[in-house]
Amino acid sequence: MKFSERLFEKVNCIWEKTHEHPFVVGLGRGDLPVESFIRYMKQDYVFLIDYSKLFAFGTVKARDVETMAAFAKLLEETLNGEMDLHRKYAKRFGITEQDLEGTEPTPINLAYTRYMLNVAQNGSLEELISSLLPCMWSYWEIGKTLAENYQNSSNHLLYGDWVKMYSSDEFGSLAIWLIDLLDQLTEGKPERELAVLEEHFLITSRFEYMFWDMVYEGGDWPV
Ligand SMILES: Cc1ncc(CN)c(N)n1
Repeated sequence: MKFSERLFEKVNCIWEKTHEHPFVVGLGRGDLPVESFIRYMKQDYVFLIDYSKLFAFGTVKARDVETMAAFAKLLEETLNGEMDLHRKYAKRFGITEQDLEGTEPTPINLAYTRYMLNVAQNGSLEELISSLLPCMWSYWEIGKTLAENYQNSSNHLLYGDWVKMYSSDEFGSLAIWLIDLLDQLTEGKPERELAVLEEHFLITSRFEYMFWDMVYEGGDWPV
């Protein structure tokens, strides 16, 4: 069994729960309240600022030029492709780029990005990939599922660009590249090391679920 298959099995129940989350279902049906989407978009924008730095760490930790270039491409795609989706939505809703960038991250958002940045600074390349992978892989799964389940939804249009981006072959190919790289890097590794990677993958999969919950419920600093 490939290591990525083992990881998928480990978190499948969490990811299944994500597919049923009312925020995600609302995105697909198109009936998610706009205020919830705006809260998500602002939180996600500052999330992605930190997330993109993980790819810069990937370039630093890569062991060959080809892998360095691939991480540099992921950094570029995040800053100028994925975050452009947020900027376009923000414009539609009359939110400026300064507002987006100045968003104060909620406790869950901060805990999630700090967790990954800590791994990026102190862990191996394998640990870095294991901790950032649920972010890309689970979004691709969500995108594909929504595109399939709600293709005929008449209300879908408002969030259609979101679904289109995360279900796209371009986004999927980036996720597949990372999955394959992790499979290559973990071949023949001892169980003791694999268990550490699995733990990162599990923790950040849980954070992914908590992020959806946070933007749906509006979890913010209590004082
Ligand atoms: C919280 C979160 N997780 C994942 C993704 C997809 N890169 C995202 N935009 N935001």
